[in-house]
Amino acid sequence: MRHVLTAVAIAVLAALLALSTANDFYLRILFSACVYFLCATGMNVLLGFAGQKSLGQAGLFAAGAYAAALATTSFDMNPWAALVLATIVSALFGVLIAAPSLRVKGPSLAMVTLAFGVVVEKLVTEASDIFGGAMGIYAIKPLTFAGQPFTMTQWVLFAIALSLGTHLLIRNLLIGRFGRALLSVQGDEIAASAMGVPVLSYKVLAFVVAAATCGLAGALVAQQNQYFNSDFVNFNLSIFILLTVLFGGSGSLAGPFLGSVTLTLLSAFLARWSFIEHFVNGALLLFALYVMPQGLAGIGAQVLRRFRPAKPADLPGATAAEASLPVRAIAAGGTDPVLTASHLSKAYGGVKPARDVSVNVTKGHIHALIGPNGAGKSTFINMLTGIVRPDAGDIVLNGQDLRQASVHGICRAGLARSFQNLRLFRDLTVTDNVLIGQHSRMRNGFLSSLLALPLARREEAEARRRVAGILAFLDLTAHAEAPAGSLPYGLQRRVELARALATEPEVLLLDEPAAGLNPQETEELGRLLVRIRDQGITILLVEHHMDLVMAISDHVIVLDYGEKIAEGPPAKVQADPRVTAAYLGVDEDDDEALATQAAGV
Ligand SMILES: Nc1ncnc2c1ncn2[C@@H]1O[C@H](COP(=O)(O)OP(=O)(O)OP(=O)(O)O)[C@@H](O)[C@H]1O
Repeated sequence: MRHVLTAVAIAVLAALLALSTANDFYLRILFSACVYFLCATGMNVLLGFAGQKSLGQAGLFAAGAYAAALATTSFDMNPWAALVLATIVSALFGVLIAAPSLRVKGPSLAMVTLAFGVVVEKLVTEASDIFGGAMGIYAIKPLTFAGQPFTMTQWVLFAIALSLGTHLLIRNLLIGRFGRALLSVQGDEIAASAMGVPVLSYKVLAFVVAAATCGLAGALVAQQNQYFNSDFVNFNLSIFILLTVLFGGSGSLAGPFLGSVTLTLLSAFLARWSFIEHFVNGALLLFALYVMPQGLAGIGAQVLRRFRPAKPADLPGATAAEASLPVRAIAAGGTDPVLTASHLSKAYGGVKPARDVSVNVTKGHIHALIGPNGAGKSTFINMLTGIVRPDAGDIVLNGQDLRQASVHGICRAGLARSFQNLRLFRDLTVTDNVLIGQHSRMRNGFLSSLLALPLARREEAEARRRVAGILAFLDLTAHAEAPAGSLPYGLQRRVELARALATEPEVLLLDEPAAGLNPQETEELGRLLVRIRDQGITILLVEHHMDLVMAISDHVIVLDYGEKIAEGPPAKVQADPRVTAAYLGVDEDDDEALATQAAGV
């Protein structure tokens, strides 16, 4: 609430400022700050939250501006309708520019978006029949109030209201399920999708939001100027928008405001020495990247922390939360075996980590998948969770065929996992990591989140309550607000377990959960896994710690060179000569050797 009040107070102050002056220069500065703020707000969603770099925002700005220009001049459209249309058109361009992001990342993506900007720039310059080229389009209809075109003061007031509205809507989106999902995409795409986040859709969404706000800003400029030409559309604009976000503080809700106000004022100040403006912007970009990667907002947060030390765990009800695991309704019914993998095969050239492997996972049991290094255990888990596609075979969970399902779809269906090498969202708090696990269990969609409807607020509160219960169950409450990456290794493993449990899995797949743990931590893990099993969650774990495997498993499956060589109760498997042979590399026929080694598996 404090954030909303602050935002409203700033907007009111800006409005009073606009009302108190008739000076066109000052009014234009205020208007420009709002225009850049709109661009930066969307760009912050894309860059700061989804982690996608775009150097083509000028193209989207142009899409909005030309859409409004052409709609009102060539098609005589109502200027208000044209503003809405321009936003929609640029959002559609956002889908277009998002397409490459589904295939390329990082610098390659930046290059592709840069190319988009260049293509638009060339198009509007060369196709002068449509876009007017350097001559531009005149007589664009401005917005009107009571039948009269906006005065400059009205333009500023409208831009302030639009900025405030956009900020509050996007904030609604970012502080909940959608914001966390976008951050998870930035953190680790594989982990995000394994936790039920549809990564590609979220990337497209981020591009669309950034494109819509940029196009809206472009349309505002075109309609306010009543003129727009190709000179507006250049690489410097794309860089300026990027700089606004980075300088203000990428990933911070206050960043776009701080960046747009500072840089608009600076650019107004430098206007009389226009030859150094680009040089200063370039220098600021380098400065922002190297010296203050968190931008002005980061510096502000540091200062605030100094005066107002962070409270310990301020998770709602964290201290009082009752230890509990959310278990999905289906767990009460369902089939037995709950998970069936039939005849799974996978080959990488000559290496065959899975050869016709079939496994039945019995409901409510702990299963261990063991085998020497390189036996194909991780590949098996990766095939079950859709990260690796099997060449042949079927995977069925509770009667549902998962072979063609997406990674996030498999998580939604009830298979959750941890990773052999930790894949936490290291910069996010423990609570946020675990809340991302709840993503696929929450029912609030885009609109209810954007508008902060009661459903979205209820779902958020419910998810937080569940997460508090999970953290208490795993004895993590004291670390709820710590960044996950700052915790000791053993605790990080437990956070990954908590995150997987938050997806409310039918079957929990754990890839070497005891790796890197000391003997005491391994023992604690064993007890914890039994408690989880006792809550009705089926477990399949890949493990090398034989003491742990033998102590807690109901059923052990042994792989060697991609083949299942044995399975059964732990004692039976332990005594199986083929297992000993696989582990010790001794000749299967050497009975004497096998007999002496069997007990030590
Ligand atoms: N993407 C890949 N491309 C080529 N070979 C692969 C790939 N993934 C796995 N392999 C090979 O498949 C075999 C099985 O690997 P996998 O990681 O599944 O074994 P593992 O039983 O989990 O081993 P460890 O216990 O050491 O983790 C190994 O020989 C590995 O090199």
